[in-house]
This record gives sequence, C-alpha cells and structure tokens, in this order.
Amino acid sequence: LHLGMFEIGKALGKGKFGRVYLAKERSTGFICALKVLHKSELQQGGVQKQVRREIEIQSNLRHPNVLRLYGHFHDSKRIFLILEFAGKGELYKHLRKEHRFPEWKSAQYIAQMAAALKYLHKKHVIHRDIKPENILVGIHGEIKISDFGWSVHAPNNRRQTMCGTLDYLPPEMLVRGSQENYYSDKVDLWSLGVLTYEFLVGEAPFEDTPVMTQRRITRADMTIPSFVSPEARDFIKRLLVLDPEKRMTIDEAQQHPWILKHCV
Ligand SMILES: CC(C)CCNC(=O)Cn1cc(-c2ccc3c(-c4nc5ccccc5[nH]4)n[nH]c3c2)cn1
Repeated sequence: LHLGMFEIGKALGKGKFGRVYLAKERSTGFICALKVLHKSELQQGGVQKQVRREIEIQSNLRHPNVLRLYGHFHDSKRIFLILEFAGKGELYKHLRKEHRFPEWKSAQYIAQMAAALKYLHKKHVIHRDIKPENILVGIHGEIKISDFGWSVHAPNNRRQTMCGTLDYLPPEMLVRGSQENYYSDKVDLWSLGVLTYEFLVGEAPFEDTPVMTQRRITRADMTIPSFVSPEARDFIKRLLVLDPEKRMTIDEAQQHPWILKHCV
C-alpha cells in the first residue's frame, strides 16, 4: 500500500474503528504507526464528532508517557492518523504472557501512569478509560497511554454509554439516575487503583459477571491476595475508595511509600 509519502509495513493492531500499520515517511525515514479510519464506518458509528474531539485533544498533548499524535490527513474515504510507534507494543500482551508483574515493575509503571495523569489533569483532560488495553510500551520499556476515545474536558456531567469491560468503571459512573453522574478527574484515580491491582494480581479486582461486577464495584468489594506487600495493599486501598473526595490525590500517590520504595 503506497500512500504517497508513506511506505506501509505490517499491520500492528486492529482498533475498534480502524487498523494500525507500521509506516515509514519516505523523505525522512521517520517510523510511525499509521491508523486508518474509514469515514463510512465513523458515520455508521455516529462517532465523527468524538473522533474530531479526540484528534483535537491528543494533538495538543506532549508527555513521554502519553502516545503522540503527530498529525492527520484524509482522502475522500479515509482519515489517516500519524501516531507515535511504540517499540514494544501493547502492554496487556506482556501482562497476559507474564501473568502478573513483580512489585518493582508494577510500581514503576504506576509511577509513569501517575505522571501522565497529573499532566492530563493539569490540562483538564480526564482519560476515563485507563486499562491495560489502552497502554503501549516504548522501546526503552516506558509506558504510553493511548486511545483517548472516552476522554473529555472536565467538568462533564453527561451520561456516556460504555461498551467493553465494566471492570475499570468507578462507582460514581455506575450509580444510576442521581446527580452522581457529575464526576471529576477522580475517576482516573479509581482506575489507577484497578490497574495497580491487575498488574500485581493478574486479574481485575471486581472481575465477575457484569451484574456482580457492578455490585462489587459499588460496594468496593474486593480481596487482595496475601502475596501482595503491605505497602502495595495500602496504595490500592487508598485509591479504591467509594467517595471520590476521599481517594488519594495524584500527588499523594506519587509520594506514597510503595512508589518511593521502588522508584528512586
Ligand atoms: C481519533 C484519534 C485521535 C485516535 C488516536 N488514538 C488512537 O488511535 C489509539 N490507538 C493507538 C493505536 C496503536 C496501536 C498499536 C501501536 C504501536 C505498536 N507498536 C508495536 C510493536 C510490536 C507489536 C505491535 C505494536 N503496536 N505503536 N503505536 C501504536 C498505536 C491504536 N489505536
């Protein structure tokens, strides 16, 4: 597939709305990940506005742990996204292969996630979809948050119908009907707690049938296995708190003993 200025290589993955290819920009030899979105599919999915918003949000983000969107262009049928190439691919594949990460690796990954979230929240971006499937690994083992499909500029109080797993949803996004639909960047702190648990244990804390998962989330009903260290246990328990206002802040998370023990 010769797309003018790009030489297209192997398929890297299949997102929900498009395929991603390894690509080399001819004149400079620059390697990137080229994502192809079909306008017809976006129309069918009714997501054109969301894609435009995602492009606008991600184009303005510059952080070592946030996947870069260098630019985009389109022809009559497709939209092309020039994305950063992450040399070691999708984090969830590493997690599945290794079953779970040792505490030092989990703490380093979570410290990088916290730095990325601190950056996003400062720019009033709430990611809202933090999970292993949306994290890529760079050539030096650093992690990069991608897929801002559900990110919004805070504050936001519109209900969003979610597809995919419920595992990472915070309680305030599950409580029906009441004004709890107003949520803040605290939703990403809950998901950071779920992510920490999944890195250390190898499965999500509330994993169950959809009905039971919702019930367990709204009761923060989880058990932490005994092989998890007391510091890691404390870190998780201070994030998986039902009341968003009582959850650890990003700064407290970055200063937590479990992080400091492994990241200095
Ligand atoms: C609307 C627009 C702004 C959306 C922008 N975000 C995305 O498209 C989210 N997204 C990123 C990707 C993606 C998937 C895979 C890669 C890779 C990658 N590197 C690999 C190395 C080895 C094996 C597989 C790899 N995939 N690098 N960059 C990627 C980027 C797919 N969807």
